[in-house]
Amino acid sequence: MTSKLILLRHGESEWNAKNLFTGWVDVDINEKGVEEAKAAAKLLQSEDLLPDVLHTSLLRRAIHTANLALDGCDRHWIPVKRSWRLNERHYGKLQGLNKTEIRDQFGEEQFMQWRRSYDVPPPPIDKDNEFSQYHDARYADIPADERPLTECLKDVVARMLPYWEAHIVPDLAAGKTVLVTAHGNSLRALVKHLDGISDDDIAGLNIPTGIPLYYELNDEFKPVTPGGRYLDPEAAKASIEAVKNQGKK
Ligand SMILES: O=C(O)[C@H](O)COP(=O)(O)O
Repeated sequence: MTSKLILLRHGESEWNAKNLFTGWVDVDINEKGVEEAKAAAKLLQSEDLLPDVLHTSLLRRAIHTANLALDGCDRHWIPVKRSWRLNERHYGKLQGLNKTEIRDQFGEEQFMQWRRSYDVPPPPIDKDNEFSQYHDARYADIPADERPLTECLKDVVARMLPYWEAHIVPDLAAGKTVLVTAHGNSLRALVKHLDGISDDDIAGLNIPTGIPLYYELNDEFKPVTPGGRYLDPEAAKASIEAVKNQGKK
């Protein structure tokens, strides 16, 4: 038996367009992101990949994208489960700062180490910084000493996988088509797990905004086709290149 998993990064956000590190800052998608989400609905409809259940993060750019994508293929009524464990990676002190300015200030090597290394997090954000979520009510259930103030991708894998095993895999095992609408780095963490990508090689993987990535999974919930398949490969290729080059002048 195989199962159907669709991964969808939120459409372009207001801060993606401004080239700002976002992380857990709760910005919305912009007009382009809205159009990307509506286009994702058409792609799902055209391939008859109609989700039976939705999993999202606690951030509005993912929630808004999911609502538009599902509304556009008349699946707005399906059950939804939300978790901080699908949130974007927490970018620590870099949240709210300009990617190009950070690259200029600290140099290419440090910029890329903070952005794409597996196990080196940016400096932690101060709990009372305007771009900190430490006191945000939606994270009240996370024990205070476990509430992230910064994360590396290794941290994201560690907090995302328990959710994958406990909440997403059971839906797949029940034969449901699952839509996971999340973020560039929480999806990089999940793709790393699915495709068995090494800690070094994951640095070269980037996820485009708003383009569904479809995986057919075997009965061990591993991809039948490594890497899955973007429902709009050409658009995905262009968007991936743009994500890769963020911060460059
Ligand atoms: O949180 C952010 O800044 C972006 O959504 C992801 O940024 P990155 O592609 O630079 O990790």
